[in-house]
Amino acid sequence: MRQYLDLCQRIVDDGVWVDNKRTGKRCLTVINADLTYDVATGEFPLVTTRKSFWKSAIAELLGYIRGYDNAADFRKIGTKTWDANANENPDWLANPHRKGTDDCGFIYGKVARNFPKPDGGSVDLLRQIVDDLSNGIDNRGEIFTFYHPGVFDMGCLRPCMYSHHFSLLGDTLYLNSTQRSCDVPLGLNFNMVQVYFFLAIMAQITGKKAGQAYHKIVNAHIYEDQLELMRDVQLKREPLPAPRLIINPKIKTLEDLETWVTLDDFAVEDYQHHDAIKYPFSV
Ligand SMILES: Nc1nc(=O)c2c([nH]1)NC[C@@H]1CN(c3ccc(C(=O)N[C@@H](CCC(=O)O)C(=O)O)cc3)CN21
Ligand SMILES: O=c1ccn([C@H]2C[C@H](O)[C@@H](COP(=O)(O)O)O2)c(=O)[nH]1
Repeated sequence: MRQYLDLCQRIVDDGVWVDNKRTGKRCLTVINADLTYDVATGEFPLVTTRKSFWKSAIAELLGYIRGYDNAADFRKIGTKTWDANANENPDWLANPHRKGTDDCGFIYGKVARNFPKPDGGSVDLLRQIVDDLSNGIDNRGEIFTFYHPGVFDMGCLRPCMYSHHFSLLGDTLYLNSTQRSCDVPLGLNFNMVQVYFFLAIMAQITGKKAGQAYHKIVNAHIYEDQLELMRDVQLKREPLPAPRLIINPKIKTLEDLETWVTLDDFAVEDYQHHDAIKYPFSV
């Protein structure tokens, strides 16, 4: 939690104003931040200086694991986070690749679970990684990547957290996640939960111990209409002790995640937090 608040404070103190064309807003921006989550000791990086909607974050990652490309599917598993990008971005609404209401096109898991090959066909990156890790193999390239510039014009948004690289040392699993662009008041609340959760659940389904997750952020920003709430409200609050994430131990395979798992299979224990803050969202 401290590392999150330190990054917020650093943006407020040292950030540089950058114009953003798509949203028409300015962002106070810093370049490069490195966050670490100790999944081994179970210190869940949930923001406590406001209420964080962690279930939405897990639902979003579950949707990426399943390869979803439709905001209605994301809503069904418990998150509305793709509604605005699927249905309110004028460029995407005018894009001939959009298949209709709620279509997100080629985003995240839709790309990575069907990664197109130049000679036709596709590769399921996650299936390969789960199989390797389950067999104790780390080929030094166990990379679940959503980044495919060839399909950027066929989706409503380029991936932000675009790469998850898993590594094994003995029977301990590590994760390095990379994010190119980060809305620190809104998106990062979710992204920290997702990086922690991804390592915890991958360790569980591959039969490994979870180690540390390392989260690299390149462009970290606060939109101009979020700054006052961050500087004058959230940063004035004292952080509270970290809660714990509980995952149903019956989840044992990738197929379990793809088929029967719901948000009822996850719980957060001892979540103490300050009041919710409603930050403006930019499409
Ligand atoms: N500008 C922007 N920021 C983002 O963080 C973001 C995007 N766009 N587009 C794609 C996804 C969608 N994400 C989102 C979308 C909405 C919330 C949001 O409204 N969060 C509220 C309420 C959450 C809830 O009720 O479930 C929050 O207070 O955290 C957060 C992340 C993260 N990503
Ligand atoms: O997981 C996510 C997804 C998105 N974001 C934020 C980062 C930016 O503010 C926007 C995306 O805009 P780009 O112009 O494509 O960079 O969404 C996030 O923080 N986390």
